[in-house]
Amino acid sequence: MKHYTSIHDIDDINSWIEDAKALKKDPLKHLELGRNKTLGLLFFNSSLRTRLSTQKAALNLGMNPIVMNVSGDAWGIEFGDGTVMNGNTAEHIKEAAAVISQYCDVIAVRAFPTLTDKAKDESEEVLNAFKKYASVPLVNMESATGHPLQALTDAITISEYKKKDRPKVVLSWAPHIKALPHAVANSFTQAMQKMDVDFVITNPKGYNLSPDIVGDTPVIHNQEEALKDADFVYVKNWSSYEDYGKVVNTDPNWMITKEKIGDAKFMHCLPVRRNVIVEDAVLDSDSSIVIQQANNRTYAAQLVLKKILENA
Ligand SMILES: NCCC[C@H](NC(=O)CCC(=O)O)C(=O)O
Ligand SMILES: NC(=O)OP(=O)(O)O
Repeated sequence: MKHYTSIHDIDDINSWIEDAKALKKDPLKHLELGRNKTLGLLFFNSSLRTRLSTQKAALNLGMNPIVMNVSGDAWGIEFGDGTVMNGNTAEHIKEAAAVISQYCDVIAVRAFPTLTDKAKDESEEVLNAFKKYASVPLVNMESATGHPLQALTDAITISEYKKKDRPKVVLSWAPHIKALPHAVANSFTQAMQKMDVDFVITNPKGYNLSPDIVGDTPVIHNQEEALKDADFVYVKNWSSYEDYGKVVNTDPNWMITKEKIGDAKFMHCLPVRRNVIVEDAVLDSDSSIVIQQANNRTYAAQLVLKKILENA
């Protein structure tokens, strides 16, 4: 594997899950693999888990991570081809990516969508520009349309906590005051479609994810019906895809409560807004596995970096 930019870069999800569990048992086993290799982490947006767990993963492989907050700290980067750069951007991605490639053996990028320009977001302008102009492997740390490190984490976590061969997994939309990206929900959906699970999505009308992502997965607009007999409830807000980037529903009845969760496990990528997305009683109970889920971010990232280093 050269790059890890989408969940489709996983050839066999079950073998990846087993490999990640092995790394979790013995995280320092491959400390020599990354010796004298540099991982550059570039953040266009905020992060807690991705920023720390990906550095931790690199350190576990003996790599040297270097981090930059691109927005704010670096020169404004121009992505347009042939642009007359007499505006706010001082440096073109062609130079920026080529220069960073000389300092780093692997580059990891976080770049959220605009949520105003669907075509631009779906073209993955920032991620694909790094892929095109960098000369080293690229890792997606959440792009406009996908968060494959999170989805691999989620697959590992479900595998660890499942009590039956084919658990029922529900992806439930939840309310939020802001317009949020589709990336987490998209990649989670794609990961569940690759796993042996009974997977359904529940969201209000007007909130269906891209048909290209949903495919044959059932979408149920009645949350109560969808949650019936669930083993895992994966909760996430996303803005409307149809009315692109808009908040068209803030109905608090979509919040996950103790009553709704029943015997299921509660999952969320974090950060999560308490008593908006999910009530305290769920997060503060044994139903919630969000902390254990976040721990698996390290081993998902470590597996991805290991595969890239082995291929280099
Ligand atoms: N990386 C995990 C989620 C990141 C982002 N959440 C957020 O922006 C939450 C912001 C807030 O709650 O104000 C998202 O939904 O894609
Ligand atoms: N889940 C996740 O990606 O968290 P951060 O945004 O804090 O990195």
